Amino acid sequence: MINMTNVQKSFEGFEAVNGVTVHIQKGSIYGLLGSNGAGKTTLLKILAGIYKPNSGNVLIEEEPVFENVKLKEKMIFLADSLYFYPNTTIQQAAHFYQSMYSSWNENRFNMLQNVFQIDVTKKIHRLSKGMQRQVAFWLTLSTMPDVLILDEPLDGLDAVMRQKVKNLIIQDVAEREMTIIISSHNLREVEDLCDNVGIMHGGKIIIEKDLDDLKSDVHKIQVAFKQGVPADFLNDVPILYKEERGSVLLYIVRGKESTITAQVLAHQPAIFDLLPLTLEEIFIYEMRDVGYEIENIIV
Ligand SMILES: Nc1ncnc2c1ncn2[C@@H]1O[C@H](COP(=O)(O)OP(=O)(O)OP(=O)(O)O)[C@@H](O)[C@H]1O
Repeated sequence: MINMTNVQKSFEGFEAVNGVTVHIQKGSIYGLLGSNGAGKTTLLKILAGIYKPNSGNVLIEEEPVFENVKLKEKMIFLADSLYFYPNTTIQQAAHFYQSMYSSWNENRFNMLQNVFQIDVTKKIHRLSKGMQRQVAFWLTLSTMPDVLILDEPLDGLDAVMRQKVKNLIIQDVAEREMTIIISSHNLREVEDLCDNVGIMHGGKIIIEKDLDDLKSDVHKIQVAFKQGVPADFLNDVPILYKEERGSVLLYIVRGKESTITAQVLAHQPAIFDLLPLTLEEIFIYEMRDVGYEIENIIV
């Protein structure tokens, strides 16, 4: 559904996005992760048709995005910092959205008032930061978008409201195959929501995978031997991290659980544990692999 091929974008000679290729299926939730300054917002703005890439193709349903008014009616980009016209009430903003988006659904707007429970005659810029974000989701979800692009979307929402908004967007994905691209530093949230993730660093996608595959591809092992570590131990397994804690060795390794287990057991260890990693741990080790690291991160 969404095909970005070899996309490149420079600002005054600086390559913010450097040859990115991403394919996203209709009805999926794609998590865009990455270090600060990796190029995530720039990539999302290119996808939303706000920035024109210097080179590469950005297609949604086979159509180019940039300056495509028809396509833009079906997608919404919710930026990390919101802007509303001063003195505009929720009701006035709703009328504005209604005039902009032919798919505006008034019934849904009225129904969502039960969720957000904010008086529609209130001026948006006088509301709290979190309430403004609620209004942004309220208006966005009432336009019934096919593609929802979210940049740090849940920041500022309280825990109950976060869950309500997550439920609403998951419902739209399940019921009408809305496609979501979400950039967030909250990896716990991404882990809950997304089915695919891409990790960006230095303007490039360094890893892109189905989340379940990614999680089943990286493991933490703890192992100890009675008579020292065998010379050829884990020679054939990509090691992302290694640390010695007394006689116990801790490894973060890439590969299938069955392959790793077989390799370790072949050396008859005295202690052996294989544990799954959280997305946050995977992120840290993958970033370390590309030279972006913190010390003593093993837990
Ligand atoms: N309009 C702009 N003009 C010049 N440089 C820019 C512009 N927008 C982004 N950049 C630069 O491009 C790089 C990528 O920025 P971007 O905002 O896309 O990163 P990000 O991955 O969203 O970062 P963060 O997680 O910190 O929000 C940064 O070095 C930034 O300074």
